[in-house]
Amino acid sequence: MHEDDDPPGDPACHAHKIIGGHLIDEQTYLDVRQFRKSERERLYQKRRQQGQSDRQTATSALIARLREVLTDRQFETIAVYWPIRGEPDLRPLMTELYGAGKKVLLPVVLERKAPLIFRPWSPGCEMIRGTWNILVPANGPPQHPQIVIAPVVGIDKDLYRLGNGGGYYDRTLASMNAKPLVVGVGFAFSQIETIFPMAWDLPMDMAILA
Ligand SMILES: Nc1nc2c(c(=O)[nH]1)N(C=O)[C@@H](CNc1ccc(C(=O)N[C@@H](CCC(=O)O)C(=O)O)cc1)CN2
Ligand SMILES: Nc1ncnc2c1ncn2[C@@H]1O[C@H](COP(=O)(O)OP(=O)(O)OP(=O)(O)O)[C@@H](O)[C@H]1O
Repeated sequence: MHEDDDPPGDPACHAHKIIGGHLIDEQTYLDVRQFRKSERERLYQKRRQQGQSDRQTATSALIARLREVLTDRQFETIAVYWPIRGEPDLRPLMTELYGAGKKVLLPVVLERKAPLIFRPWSPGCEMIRGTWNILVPANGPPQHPQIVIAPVVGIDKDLYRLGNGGGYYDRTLASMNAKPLVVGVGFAFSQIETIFPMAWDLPMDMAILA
């Protein structure tokens, strides 16, 4: 047999990656990554174009809808997020939930490319800057959220989430035995047709857009 019959660079010899235990075709991976990157840029731009008063109106509507969804649900722990990059600011709701006796948690990147941990937050608690300069509670024991409110950059018709590109929520949910209820929140323009879901992507349970 001639070595030239199947040169190592031949496109027919499919290269693969293992992501979260899934075998992924390398070219598909690269194509999807490129698509998501440009889609994120487009959606960040939409956020920047959104006026202050539109954002406030939409955020109030989001909070009202979230309040409805959370009312009557049995839960003690809920993960929210500290807003960055024009994400809906749910801090008033966090304060409200805390006042109602819920344990409000915030995500913390302890280690790159690892699952997030969730630390308890309370109004005025000590916060420090973590990965991406995001403020996180300075200390407190990691806790398991029963509900996760996840900010979306984009969300598709099957409730797959396009986030900031770190893969953190997917990694975190994949690592949990008891799956929380995951509620994606964002602005109406975040609705997209598809994120081209890959084997590692986990759909959310519910979306609230305004
Ligand atoms: N408010 C808020 N907090 C949050 C999140 C969020 O989306 N919103 N996260 C939701 O997950 C986690 C942080 N997410 C992060 C996502 C990406 C990178 C990051 O380093 N991105 C690379 C690009 C990644 C790539 O393309 O490979 C970079 O900017 O260089 C860091 C943190 C936890 N806290
Ligand atoms: N369960 C997982 N295990 C290992 N790596 C993962 C997992 N999920 C995602 N990744 C890695 O993270 C990268 C980014 O994933 P993806 O595009 O889904 O990010 P995202 O959901 O937008 O980000 P984030 O959740 O941080 O906002 C993927 O290309 C993949 O390499």
